[in-house]
Amino acid sequence: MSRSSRRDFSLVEIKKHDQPTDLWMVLYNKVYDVTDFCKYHLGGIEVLYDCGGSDATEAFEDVGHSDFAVEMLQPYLIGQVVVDEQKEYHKFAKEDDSLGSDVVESIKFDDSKSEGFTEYFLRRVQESTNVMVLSVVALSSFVLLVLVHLSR
Ligand code: HEM
Repeated sequence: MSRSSRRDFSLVEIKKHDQPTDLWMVLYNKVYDVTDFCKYHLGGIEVLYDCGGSDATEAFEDVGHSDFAVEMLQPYLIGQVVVDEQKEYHKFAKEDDSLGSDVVESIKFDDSKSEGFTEYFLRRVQESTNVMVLSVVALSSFVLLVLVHLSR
């Protein structure tokens, strides 16, 4: 949706869009029409259906989504919650007091800091490689221990 056609929506209006064929959700006071996105969600369709028409910020944060996930959202942005009904999100207050008064939006949606697809892909490959190397080391140590034990 183009920037100019974005609108402000009341929570009552957003709530009406809670069906799989017409699914909106609120994240950090922004409204997303995720109807077409659901089938691509790596965390499954059902969790998104459960959040239809509501503020899914807390659930989204709880999963610890990557910057790539935040980037994925951008094409589905259709507007924002009307200013009077907007919330303030102080997510990092408990974990890091220095960020306590910051609104999450300013942290999560800073485009200059978000990870591109290539960085995301390389990071995921590196993470899987690390797990593989650790597994091989653990398995080799185990086999070595068994061999030492048998040779006694
Ligand atoms: C519509 C906005 C959303 C987008 C664009 C999105 C995107 C993603 C992406 C890209 C991943 C892969 C992991 C990552 O890169 O972070 C993921 C995983 C996941 N998402 Fe979402 N997500 C959204 C909303 C939600 C919501 C509202 C929930 C919970 C109610 C949720 C639950 C999960 C779960 C459980 C996983 C799997 C985590 C894992 O396997 O480690 N997602 N999502």
